[in-house]
Amino acid sequence: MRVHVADHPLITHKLTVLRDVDTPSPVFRALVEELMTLLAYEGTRGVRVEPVDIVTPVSPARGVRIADPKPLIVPILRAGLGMLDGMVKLLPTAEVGFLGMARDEETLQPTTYAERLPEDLSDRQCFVLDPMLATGGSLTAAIEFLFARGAVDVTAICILAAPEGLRAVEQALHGREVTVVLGALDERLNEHGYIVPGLGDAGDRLYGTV
Ligand SMILES: O=P(O)(O)OC[C@H]1O[C@H](OP(=O)(O)OP(=O)(O)O)[C@H](O)[C@@H]1O
Ligand SMILES: O=c1cc[nH]c(=O)[nH]1
Ligand SMILES: [Mg+2]
Repeated sequence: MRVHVADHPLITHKLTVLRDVDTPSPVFRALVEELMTLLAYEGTRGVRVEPVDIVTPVSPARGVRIADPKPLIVPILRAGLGMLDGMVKLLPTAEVGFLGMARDEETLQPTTYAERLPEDLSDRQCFVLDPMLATGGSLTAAIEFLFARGAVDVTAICILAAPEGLRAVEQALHGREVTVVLGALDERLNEHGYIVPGLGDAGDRLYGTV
């Protein structure tokens, strides 16, 4: 598993406001989208491109364009939905699939309650979006879902992760290659499975408690 922690003062600045308990929901949403554009830049370093010939006003030139089949972006509902617009801004031709997952707050086990993904992912570059990688259960389940559909090229983009969760995802992968891009790697999990210092419940802060 390749792990890349984005190291940029703008990301750290925006993360600091995001973490603040006094940051209201509208500001929180806007910050998640802004952070996502910065993390998408890091996360798409390996995006597949193909050569293309164009003509500038001065001369012919060779460039690149995003290769077919287009990348697939997979936000994990709910909280991952807050990251989608920021990602689509950088990859406007990408397709979007959805995975709905909820973690039981007692057992910390995830259940999948919704899925809308292509049947065959064997030739698709997949970008999974979830702001929080806590115990790693949800991300592991999401990656397993994509692997079961044939995916071999998976990048996960998370705003925060706990070291315990990263280790758990890596163990569950059994050597299969996945890239994880993070805004920050936090200290630990607390006894309730929350990331410390973290930012609280990302879904609730984005959309309110349901
Ligand atoms: O690493 P884990 O221990 O599995 O925890 C992380 C998961 O918890 C949160 O979702 P939640 O289940 O709260 O759903 P929500 O997005 O609807 O709030 C978060 O968005 C991740 O999906
Ligand atoms: O800290 C955490 C852990 C899981 N889910 C969240 O939204 N926050
Ligand atoms: Mg939640």
